[in-house]
Amino acid sequence: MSRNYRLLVKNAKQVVLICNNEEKYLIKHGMQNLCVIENGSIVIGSDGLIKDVGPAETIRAQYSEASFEKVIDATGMCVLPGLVDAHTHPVWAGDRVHEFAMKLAGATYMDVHRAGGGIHFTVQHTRAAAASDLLTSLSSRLVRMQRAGTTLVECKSGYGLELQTELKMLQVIEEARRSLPINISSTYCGAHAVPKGKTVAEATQDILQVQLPRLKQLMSAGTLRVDNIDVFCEQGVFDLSSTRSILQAGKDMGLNINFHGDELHPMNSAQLGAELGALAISHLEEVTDEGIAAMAKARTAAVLLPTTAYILRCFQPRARDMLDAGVVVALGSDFNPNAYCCSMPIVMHLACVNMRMSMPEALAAATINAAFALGCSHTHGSLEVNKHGDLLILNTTRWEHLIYQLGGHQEIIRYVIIKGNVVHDNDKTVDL
Ligand SMILES: N=CN[C@@H](CCC(=O)O)C(=O)O
Ligand SMILES: [Zn+2]
Repeated sequence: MSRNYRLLVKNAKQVVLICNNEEKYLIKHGMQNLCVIENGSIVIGSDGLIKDVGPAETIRAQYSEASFEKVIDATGMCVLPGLVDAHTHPVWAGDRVHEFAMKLAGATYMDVHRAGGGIHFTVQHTRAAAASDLLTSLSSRLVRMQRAGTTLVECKSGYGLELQTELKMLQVIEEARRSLPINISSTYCGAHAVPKGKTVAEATQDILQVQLPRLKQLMSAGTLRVDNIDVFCEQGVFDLSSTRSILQAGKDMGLNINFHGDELHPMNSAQLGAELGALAISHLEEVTDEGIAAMAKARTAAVLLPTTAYILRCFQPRARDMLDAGVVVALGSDFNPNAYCCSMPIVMHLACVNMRMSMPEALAAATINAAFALGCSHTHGSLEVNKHGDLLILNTTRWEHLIYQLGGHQEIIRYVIIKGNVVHDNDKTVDL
């Protein structure tokens, strides 16, 4: 072969494909038995897509005449797909370190929320912030996530709760999508809380009659891309019936349903999501057996967020019950001012220790299944031909070190690569 390619990563001790049969997601035993090539190489084309992956000897023979813009000798190293973070709130101003202190002293999430803190505190600061400042802080958070191995991330609005600020947040996300290499799935979350001074009914009407119609116009004009619709379905926030009408309206506009459900109280959110054809539901700490069965049947992904239960000291989601029932289990960092975590390797570690997932299950949940939860598993989440050349190269001979070494990802991740371009090289002090 005498063609030109962007990148060859050769002689890796392990290449973790995750799967190799165009699976859209993995469940049950599929999550336990990941596809791994010992002594492998991978070729990324000049379009940034994977052209070949296989045993190092085979690739060497087949590509002996080819030229590569860059060659990385990964002898003694591991190659994995880039991690996918299926749930974040990364656009905001004003941190909440003072609330962390309150929670450590015993206040619950809803105590803080009802006292006007929590989401309301962040809404006040985000409404007042300039878009340029929001973009600067978003960009540095995304670079931090990227250094920790995330190459596809879901980003929500939801700290505006009125048209102007929700649009400002979505436009900032759009700008980041255009200017940064990391892949972004954008979510409208105007129903993240009921704004002060409004009832649930009034807030729902504002979303249905003001916010969604404007969003639809901007999307049709091609000035804004939004992929998903989200609602915080919770006691004291949006009830089941308002959640239903907002999600259905979003679906009618072509958005994927991907919402917060059954987090602090059992709300039958899982059953609602399954009925509406939701792509994913997040949290699910309080999901019922019926909810789990409904999600398994509908193939609605469960996006589990181990940082929430950890920080709020509340119930862990029933990951084992969901895995045994055949639910598509995915993971997210839930990065937000309440849970300041940019690291999917830490999230996987917490999922293993606190939610009793195995390391292969956690990796499948943070790659192919998280991509499925975002409607992107045909292009992301595994190292298969024609998918994006998004990968990590680890300084270790076994991939499990990425999870095992709690907080060790900064030393372990040598390269982060997006579409065949090195976007982070740990040997250099700056990001490329
Ligand atoms: N539960 C609702 N939303 C976020 C928290 C957002 C916030 O506290 O600012 C979550 O997923 O944990
Ligand atoms: Zn959230």
